[in-house]
Amino acid sequence: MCNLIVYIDIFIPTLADMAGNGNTDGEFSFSAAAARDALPRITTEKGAKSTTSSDVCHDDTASRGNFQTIDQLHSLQKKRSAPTTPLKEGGGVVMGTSGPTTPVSGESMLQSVSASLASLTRETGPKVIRGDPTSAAKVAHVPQTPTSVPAADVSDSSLKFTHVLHNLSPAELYEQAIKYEKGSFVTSTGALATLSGAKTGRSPKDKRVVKDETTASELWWGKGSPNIEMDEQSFLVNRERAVDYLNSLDKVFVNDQYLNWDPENKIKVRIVSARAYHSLFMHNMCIRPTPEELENFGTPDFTIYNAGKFPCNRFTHYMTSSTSVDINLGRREMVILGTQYAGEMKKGLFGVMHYLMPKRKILSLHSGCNMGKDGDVALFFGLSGTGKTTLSTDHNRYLIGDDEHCWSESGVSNIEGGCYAKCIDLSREKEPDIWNAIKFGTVLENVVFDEHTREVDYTDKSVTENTRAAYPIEYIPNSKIPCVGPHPKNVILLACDAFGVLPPVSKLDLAQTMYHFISGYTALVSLLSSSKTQLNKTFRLMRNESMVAGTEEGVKEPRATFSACFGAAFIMLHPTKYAAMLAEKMQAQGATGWLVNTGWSGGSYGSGSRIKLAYTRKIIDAIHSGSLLNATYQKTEIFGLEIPNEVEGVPSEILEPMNAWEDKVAYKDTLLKLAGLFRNNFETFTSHKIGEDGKLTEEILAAGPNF
Ligand SMILES: Nc1ncnc2c1ncn2[C@@H]1O[C@H](COP(=O)(O)OP(=O)(O)OP(=O)(O)O)[C@@H](O)[C@H]1O
Ligand SMILES: O=C([O-])CC(=O)C(=O)O
Ligand SMILES: [Ca+2]
Ligand SMILES: [Mn+2]
Repeated sequence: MCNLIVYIDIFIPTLADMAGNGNTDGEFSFSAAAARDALPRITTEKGAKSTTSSDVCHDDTASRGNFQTIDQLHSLQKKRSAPTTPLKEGGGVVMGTSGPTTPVSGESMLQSVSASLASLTRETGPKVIRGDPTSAAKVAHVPQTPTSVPAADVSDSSLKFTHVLHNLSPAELYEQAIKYEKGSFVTSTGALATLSGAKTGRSPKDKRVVKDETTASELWWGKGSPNIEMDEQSFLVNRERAVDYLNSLDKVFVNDQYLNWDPENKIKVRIVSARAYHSLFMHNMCIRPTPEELENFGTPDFTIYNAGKFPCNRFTHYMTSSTSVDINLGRREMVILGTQYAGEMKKGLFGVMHYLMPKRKILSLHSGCNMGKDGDVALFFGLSGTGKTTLSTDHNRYLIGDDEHCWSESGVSNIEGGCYAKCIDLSREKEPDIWNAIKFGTVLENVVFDEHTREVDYTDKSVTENTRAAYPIEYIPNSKIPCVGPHPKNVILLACDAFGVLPPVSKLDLAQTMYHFISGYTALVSLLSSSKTQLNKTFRLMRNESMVAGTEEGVKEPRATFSACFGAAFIMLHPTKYAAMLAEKMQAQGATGWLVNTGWSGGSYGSGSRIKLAYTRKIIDAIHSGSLLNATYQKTEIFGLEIPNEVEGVPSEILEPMNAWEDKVAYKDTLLKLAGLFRNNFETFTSHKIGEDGKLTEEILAAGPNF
């Protein structure tokens, strides 16, 4: 065990230095990353075709279980065991005596971390030291060097040590979590169950982006934009709050990792956080460097300060709650206050990629991606819960990634090194690969398990409906490492249409693909009524004064969501910029667009039923194999969608939605209602030109519903 102490002279940037940080000439660029020798170059398949898919994301924060206090939240997590459970209190886990080690990166890493944590307002930052504070007893014996002599106006914080737990292994992070973070448990399959706290989904209303001279003109601001402005000064206030909080702790976790498997466009990220849960989550979700890469990591391109356990100050300008997720592109930094939901880090970095990649003529996509044995690549776009992860994880195909990709001149690359699967109602039969990925190393968020056997009940939404599993991509047996592939042949737009009027599958022309990509439609409903037993169980748990009789069953209406580019929450530029790039790439590669409804059939939510996953998989198979391209088609009224007369393994009655509805009048009314919602939503885009000549704009407008 090494008890090295390093005293570091910390460079304190002045405001003048800061002004010059990355933003002087109005150009934002990250240093060119060194190529990863180990990675083969992306090969381009000439003349390959691709289709568009869509992915819809939405805010999960509303779907919160019934808890008012931390203790209530904790009591939800562990279910009472079956009566055979031994009644043993406090039979906790015995911790190993040795603290975590830091295998690589010595003094230069510590210097770099110290610089990251340096205070911007005081004379100095913390002294950093590697390893767990439990080994600090020995540290105290190390003689002080002259550099540690306090200056006259030194503050207490500059006298203390902050222990740095740098790139710990999953096993070490498990131990840290179980020992110090309430609500951390090992499940029966070896996953780490954690609680994300009061927030169980992202908080898009609390997202802020620094508006400076550069970003004012470059980014999309105003109505419909996810970028809510803040000024540099308020960012610095929040940054200092986060850094001071982190420095006040005995220890911080630091992850140094990569984004983007394309060796020419990879980004180095550093995540400083207070929780082992956050460190393990990012270990799984970002690309993990090899020990050699870590040794030569150098200065990160982007840094996250996750002080989510600590709130922001509402007296700070631009703050409207105690939660704030702040992105400063000029400083290449992100600050998180007041939410511990780990998805903020994942999706915050995705936003940064949506800014950086288009500058390099690379399209960033909220999509899943997989590849067949013959090298045919498919993209799956869609908002949250529409099936990106479920359908890109396919036993017969190579998984390139489940959520975030780049499409460059050379092909596609995954931005991440892991997957983030929804696990509500997860079943071994329907989603075997995801089921099997929930093992040692996987972070399981907000699930409920048996207090004795530690078996997870995936149907239980007592904490939240947004239960999640975060695992390294190699936990999926047929993942493609490195996660890159040739140009897409099929672009599949997924919509979970709870109105039940969109066909299970339709073939799109380029203008229609663009229309639906820009619209980014889905309609979800609460999964509450998916099973009657579950409903009763949940309501028993939720029964309190706010529970009104009659709200219990079937009254939930489907709600349409339109999210431009199937990811409006993450885009930085105007949606038409991404759409133009997609159109150009699809055209150049001859990719085919498809619209797949993974939602309701035979009626809206309440009367119809969700299309069986097995049928959707057959549809997707037929797209991949090319057989669907050769089917015979007919055009639907209003939306003008080309629907096939036959798909192998799918009952033909459901292919034309009207046939599946008993009440044809209700069908027509619902169809018109949805068409109206599409039209209203698209109005904001009618004044925007797409592409050079704007000719495509006319075609795209004409590709919407006609009534
Ligand atoms: N016909 C169907 N097609 C796809 N998914 C279905 C279908 N029927 C039910 N499901 C369920 O819908 C959910 C789809 O969620 P999934 O995790 O794939 O969403 P996602 O698009 O990856 O969202 P996010 O961006 O939030 O990660 C899964 O729980 C899946 O089991
Ligand atoms: O970010 C999240 O919490 C979940 C997600 O993948 C999405 O919403 O697209
Ligand atoms: Ca997903
Ligand atoms: Mn997503």
